[in-house]
Amino acid sequence: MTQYAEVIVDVPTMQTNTPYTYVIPAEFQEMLQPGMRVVVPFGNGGRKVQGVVWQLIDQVEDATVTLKAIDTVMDPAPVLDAELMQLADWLAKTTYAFTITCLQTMLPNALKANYEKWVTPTASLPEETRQVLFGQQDRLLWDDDVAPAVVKQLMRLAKQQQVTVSYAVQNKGHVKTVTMVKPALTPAELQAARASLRKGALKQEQLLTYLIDHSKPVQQTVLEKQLGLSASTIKTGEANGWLSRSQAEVYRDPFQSAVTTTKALQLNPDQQTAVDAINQATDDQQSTPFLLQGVTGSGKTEVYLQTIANTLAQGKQALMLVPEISLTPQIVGRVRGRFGRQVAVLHSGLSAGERFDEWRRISRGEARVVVGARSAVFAPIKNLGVIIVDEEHEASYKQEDNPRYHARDVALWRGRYHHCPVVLGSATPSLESRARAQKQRYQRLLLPTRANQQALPEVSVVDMTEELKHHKESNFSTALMTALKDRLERGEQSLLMLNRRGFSSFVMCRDCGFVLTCPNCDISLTLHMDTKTMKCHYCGHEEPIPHRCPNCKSRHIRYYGTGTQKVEAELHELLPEARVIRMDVDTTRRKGAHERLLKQFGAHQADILLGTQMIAKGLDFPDVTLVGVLNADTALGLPDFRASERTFQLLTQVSGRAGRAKKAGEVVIQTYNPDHYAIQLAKRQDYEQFFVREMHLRHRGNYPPYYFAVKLTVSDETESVAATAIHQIVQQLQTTLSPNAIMLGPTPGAIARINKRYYYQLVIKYKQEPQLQTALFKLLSQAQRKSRSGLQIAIDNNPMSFM
Ligand SMILES: Nc1ncnc2c1ncn2[C@@H]1O[C@H](COP(=O)(O)OP(=O)(O)OP(=O)(O)O)[C@@H](O)[C@H]1O
Ligand SMILES: [Zn+2]
Ligand SMILES: [Zn+2]
Repeated sequence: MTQYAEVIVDVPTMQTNTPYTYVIPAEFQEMLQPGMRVVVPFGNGGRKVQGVVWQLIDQVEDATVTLKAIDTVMDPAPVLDAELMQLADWLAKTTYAFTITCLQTMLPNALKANYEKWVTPTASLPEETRQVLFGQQDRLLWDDDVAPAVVKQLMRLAKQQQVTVSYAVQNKGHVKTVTMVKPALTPAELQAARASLRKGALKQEQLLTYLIDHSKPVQQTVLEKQLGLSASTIKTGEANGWLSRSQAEVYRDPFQSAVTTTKALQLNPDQQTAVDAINQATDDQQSTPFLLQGVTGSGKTEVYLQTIANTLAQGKQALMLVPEISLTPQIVGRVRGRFGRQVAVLHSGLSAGERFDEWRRISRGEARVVVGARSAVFAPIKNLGVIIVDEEHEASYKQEDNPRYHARDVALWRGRYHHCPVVLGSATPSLESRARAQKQRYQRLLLPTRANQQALPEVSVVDMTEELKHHKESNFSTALMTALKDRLERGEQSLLMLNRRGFSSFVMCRDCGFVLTCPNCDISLTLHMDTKTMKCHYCGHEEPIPHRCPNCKSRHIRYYGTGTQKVEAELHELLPEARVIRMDVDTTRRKGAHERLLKQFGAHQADILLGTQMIAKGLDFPDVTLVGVLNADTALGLPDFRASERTFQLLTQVSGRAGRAKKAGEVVIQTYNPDHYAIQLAKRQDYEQFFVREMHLRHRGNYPPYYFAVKLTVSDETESVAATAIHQIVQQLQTTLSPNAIMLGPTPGAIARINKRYYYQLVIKYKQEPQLQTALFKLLSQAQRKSRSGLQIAIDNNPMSFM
């Protein structure tokens, strides 16, 4: 008899990765399983906290200690299965996060804070029990106040499927329901009612006739439409006892827009080789990681789709990760076009309710293909046959908050757990992945040419320093303008990208040089024309655009930096006949806006799509024959060891949008660093050469992938407290680390003050430091004890940048 449960508790101020042991009350002993959430008393006050059952145990080491008992159980069945529990453990250890944080990251929001849990009887529930439990109600709220004996009963009934449990976000009408209508009398009784109607009660007569002929429940709105009835006629019917109404749960469909059904394409030989290798691994249950390195437009998506089809044919499920899915509606459309309703989509644009619906469809095995952004890597899939990470080099796969995990690493972990292949796909793989393929840790699959044998686009580089010597300041070089005009005449389309990284619009006084900065952070405020405000991107501070300099009262204020709006304005001036769609954070804030703009562009409602990085990836428009990059190098100057890699990837990706169908493509890259190797090699679209070159530099500078890195950040409202803390950490680590470890810093953070807190950081580069993990966990728990004073510490393992 298991009598004890180890519970990971959720206590924000006193986090620990060690589970606490609780006594399982008799009524829960048969039911309780790991992965269920429970409410337990915690600390001396016996305050109620939530927790997750980690493990059931038969004995405790010290039987003399009196243990507290679990108060109540929150779930009829585990919300996390054994795999995800094991994954949380691994995640906590490798990302220096708390296990509870990892567990919570895996759950949909609907299962977190503000939700309600409702129990509904099913048809198989005996009438007697229904009466006792539900009385006149058609559902029951299951909260922490329900008596343990009843909880026990509910759990048993749920297991036998005599009741169903659903979760609802409070006040958000979470589980979507529709009203159903069905006859409450026999056809004979209804006929009698019809006979006794007063003359002229036509609507009621119609309703009765319908009820006589249809015994099955029908959705009220459908019935109203079909018979042309009003809601009040149906109400009357209910009041007369002819019919009964009930609520039925429906799934929301976040993708109402129709998708075109597609069939598998005839693969070219390179695609076939790739598909064969991956399918073989699925069939043999081999957890081989593949690096699918295929140039832009080489048909990687078709490879993914056919390996997914094979997985489904094997009776298994598939997971496909894409970067920030709401940004790539085209990809989602292609997967749904092939697999239809079997596809579940998880991304940040969904409401909590939509997301929860999809999560349940996956968990019940109703959805067999899961497509989603970063956090979809935790989808509760039971039987994985293949995992795909599209655009595996994308930085958005790394979460910048606790737990600071990389979805690619989690995907590889799950591949090992499920014994299934993981496919990392990209035209420009991350250096890490390409290096692992070099060492044979990943199997490399190559798609060296475009699927339709079309050549990669011709790229020219324009030196903007030279350009500005010859004519007045403009965002457009002569070469780019000529190319744009040419496309307009030919009725072809163009993409224009403005690189926003490491770059923002700000205002400066021409007379005294004053720059408007955030009162809370050490950073200048960004100009937003749509709201006519200056905003801080770090703390959210917002104020009106100044018309006079706050410093010298001059009216000569200059608006610096080229925002997309400014470029759009110049474009209208230079090419008044061109129809332009602008795509940036401002125009895509509303739900569905992104998809709508792309659809408009795809339908030729515009000649030019002008946007930020969000237009660089994944788009496949056949009539785009020109890509212009307005400023290739704004990110090159950043003190970031990945600056060149990011620039190369971005330029190669965006260039790849040109000439994907029958017509040849052309690319114009404007830059102030025409000779930089990242730009020159992007011009040649020579990834392999870039890899060799960049690896050499990384080797010389002791950077990843040659070295591992971990970044520590401390912050406090008092600058000296943060500074003292980081110096103490350095001293403490110096005694633990070997002389081979390299410490960068401590230095103030790249932005030294954010939201009134001062930041200091330290980066450790190392090859082998067996003591490091323990030392860092020790730092964390020390900081935990001090956290009451406000000092915070964050540890980022394998950080994306050192800034
Ligand atoms: N075997 C094939 N036969 C004919 N057309 C194909 C084949 N495979 C892919 N295509 C077509 O080639 C185009 C490019 O394919 P896809 O978008 O999958 O490339 P990709 O490798 O994902 O590119 P990117 O990395 O640039 O996003 C698509 O329009 C696709 O329909
Ligand atoms: Zn701020
Ligand atoms: Zn001034």
